[in-house]
Amino acid sequence: MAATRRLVNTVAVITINHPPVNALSSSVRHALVEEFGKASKDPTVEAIVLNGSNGKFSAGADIREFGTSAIKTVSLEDINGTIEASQKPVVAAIEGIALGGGLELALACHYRVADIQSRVGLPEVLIGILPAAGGTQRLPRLIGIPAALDVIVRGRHIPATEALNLGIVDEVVQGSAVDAAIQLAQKVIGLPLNKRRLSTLRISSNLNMEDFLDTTVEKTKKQFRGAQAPMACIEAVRASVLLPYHRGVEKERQLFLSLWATGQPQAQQYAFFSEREAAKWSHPSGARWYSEEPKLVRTAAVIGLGTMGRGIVISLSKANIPVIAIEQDAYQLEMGKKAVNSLLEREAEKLKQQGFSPGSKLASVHFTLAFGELQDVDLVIEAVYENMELKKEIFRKLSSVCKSNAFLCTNTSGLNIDEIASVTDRPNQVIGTHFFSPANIMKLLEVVRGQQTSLTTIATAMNLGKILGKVTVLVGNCPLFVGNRMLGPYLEQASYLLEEGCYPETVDRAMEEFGFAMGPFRMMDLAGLDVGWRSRTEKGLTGANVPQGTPARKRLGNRYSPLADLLCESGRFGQKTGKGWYQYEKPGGRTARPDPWVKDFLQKYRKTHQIKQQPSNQEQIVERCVYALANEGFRILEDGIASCPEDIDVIYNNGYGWPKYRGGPMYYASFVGLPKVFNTLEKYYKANADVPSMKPAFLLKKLAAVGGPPIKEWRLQVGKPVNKL
Ligand SMILES: CC(C)(COP(=O)(O)OP(=O)(O)OC[C@H]1O[C@@H](n2cnc3c(N)ncnc32)[C@H](O)[C@@H]1OP(=O)(O)O)[C@@H](O)C(=O)NCCC(=O)NCCSC(=O)CC(=O)CCCCCCCCCCCCC(=O)O
Ligand SMILES: NC(=O)C1=CN([C@@H]2O[C@H](COP(=O)(O)OP(=O)(O)OC[C@H]3O[C@@H](n4cnc5c(N)ncnc54)[C@H](O)[C@@H]3O)[C@@H](O)[C@H]2O)C=CC1
Repeated sequence: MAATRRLVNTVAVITINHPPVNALSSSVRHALVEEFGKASKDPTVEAIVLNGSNGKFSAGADIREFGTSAIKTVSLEDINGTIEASQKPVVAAIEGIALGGGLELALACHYRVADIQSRVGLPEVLIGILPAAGGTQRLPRLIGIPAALDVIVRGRHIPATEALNLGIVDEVVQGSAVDAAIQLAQKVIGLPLNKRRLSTLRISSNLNMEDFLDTTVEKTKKQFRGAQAPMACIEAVRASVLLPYHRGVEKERQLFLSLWATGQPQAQQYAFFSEREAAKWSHPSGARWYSEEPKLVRTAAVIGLGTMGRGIVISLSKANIPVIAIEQDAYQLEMGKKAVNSLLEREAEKLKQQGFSPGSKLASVHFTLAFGELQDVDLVIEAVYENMELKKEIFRKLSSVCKSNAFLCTNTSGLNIDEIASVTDRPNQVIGTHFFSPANIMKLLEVVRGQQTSLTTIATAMNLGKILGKVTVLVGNCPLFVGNRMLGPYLEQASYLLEEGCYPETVDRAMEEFGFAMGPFRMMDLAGLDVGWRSRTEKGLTGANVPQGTPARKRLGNRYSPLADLLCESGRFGQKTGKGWYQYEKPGGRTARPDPWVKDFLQKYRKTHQIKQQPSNQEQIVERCVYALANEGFRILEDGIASCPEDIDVIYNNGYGWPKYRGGPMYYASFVGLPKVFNTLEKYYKANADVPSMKPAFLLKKLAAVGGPPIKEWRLQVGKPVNKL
């Protein structure tokens, strides 16, 4: 039964019953109509309580119904209208979650009681749409325009106590929200309901409202570059100020349909389900997520408290896992300790504001120099410098001090997991846990399995990712894994574009207008140009080990751009030195300004090497960079390093600032059309045979040859994720 009804004295309790999250599917909506109809007509019923089964009110509309005929059957907004118009008081008992259509349903009720652990929100914007069951019209009438805009445009989940302060709910309780709702319902029987019907309220507007909305539009445009849903949300809220309720609802629906026509909701909903699919990992042996039990991680250690280690410690502490944090000397330990403690204080403050005692949520962190103290930890994450010899030294030590069943993880951004594992007494318990910077904020965790990594180790690392609140993707072991490996050809193209006449700001602008959070040159400046330089020097691509007589712009017969090396040789390492592809206000500064030095340097470079200037336009810049990225994604699939294109997209959406409304590089390639991507790459490669990264991948060629089937069908061509490298 999609909804059930029981009677408690004179209160009918209607319960939505659609596991796992009580999404408001067509069958639920039909059942709600039926149960409300019966309760309204039943003379023994004087009030109604609405709740959800299994401690969850509702996660909103059933997202899988969008794009199908099911969404067009009985409308949620009509149900909301019926509930609001009811002559009998209706109280929503919110447990767990009331999100999207779930909260819209609750807003149609006359009262709302929430349990203290619950969260409410209108997160539709995160899946490319807007609340379209009256939410953009009722919420502003309840809490005012600025607060409603904040809730709707950001789509965040609001803890119950904050919802109470905002006025979204009427009561927050520690015990059963259903019991409290029944009590409230009994108390309000017979009281007038007019003021409780949100659609009838007037928005207290002042003369500046239009200005305020216009300013919000400008701010939002900048913040959510290219995303249509946040803008539509603002326009719907504007309608709540300008129009009577019913016309506002019409506008809401129109905006929904226009959004749908942009294709962005489909991309974002693909991204939503791909994230959930990524958790359902598979292994070449045939094992899957449900066949392996993860081990419990009760305590953990982090080695190295630099940029990454600090964030990893915070993530563990926030997940209530006590941490031992280790550094190499007293000075580094003190620096790390100060940084971690200051981040922990910020977290504690946030928790206090949400009404929690920080002690109940943040686990302790113990700082030490002594590896001997690691003998009892369940799992260690190493985050020392990116140097194979140092990592091996650390893993040898860990192998000798940690208990035999402890898991040993490395945060390397691309070194060989098997080589690191080989120095330990337990290569089966070694795994890559590649966090992204800042590790306490970024959602992505790339889990890298080695040849010998056991299924239990994989299950434990994947489960740890979930506990830390990360979007976790399992990948195979190859140089740079998935995300960073794909960056190679992308950055290579960005560099060639400069050689051919573009400037860093032109390329960055094109990529940022495409939707990337940051263009390639701003990204390199942020990460530090020295990191790549060191790696290229170690590989003999630059520096003293380059064989005599090697042409400046060739390596091993292929095209090579030495631009980044030349910058580093001038001491320009990016933000950290105040100079890189851009200039900054000071070392460590964040505001990138085009640098006349770079312009002059590029002009001289082009002259020296007699490079014909043919600056690409925005479309060409995007095509070259993005197709190069996707092409490497196809190779990664061929090599068995990623299990499916969806995993690659999840990595790019959550770790590399790819615009979610474009689904991810593989989804985008599919959206553009694989034959087009193939032909463009083929044409480029034919003209530039010394750029092998642009040679269309075999898998792309194969899929393009059959017309570019939908992304769901690529798996058939890809096969099992067996590492073929
Ligand atoms: C709820 C969560 C916070 C739970 O998180 P967690 O516990 O971590 O579990 P998950 O793994 O995330 O989820 C478990 C399981 O549930 C699935 N799921 C979750 N939410 C939904 C959902 N809303 N619908 C369907 N399925 C859902 C999830 O995929 C998992 O299953 P699995 O994939 O099989 O493993 C978290 O899940 C979460 O945040 N969920 C999303 C919440 C959300 O975004 N809610 C908003 C939904 S949209 C909405 O409510 C819209 C409305 O406001 C009303 C719409 C009315 C529209 C009417 C317009 C009419 C126009 C018609 C024309 C349409 C165009 C056309 O078709 O042509
Ligand atoms: N910085 C980034 O954006 C990312 C880095 N990584 C990887 O994470 C790892 C760490 O990188 P960062 O934090 O950036 O480096 P970092 O240079 O900021 O920090 C490294 C820390 O390790 C400590 N350390 C060195 N030797 C040690 C030893 N013997 N014992 C204990 N501590 C020791 C150092 O004192 C330093 O504090 C590297 O493998 C890197 O490739 C991964 C993802 C992103």
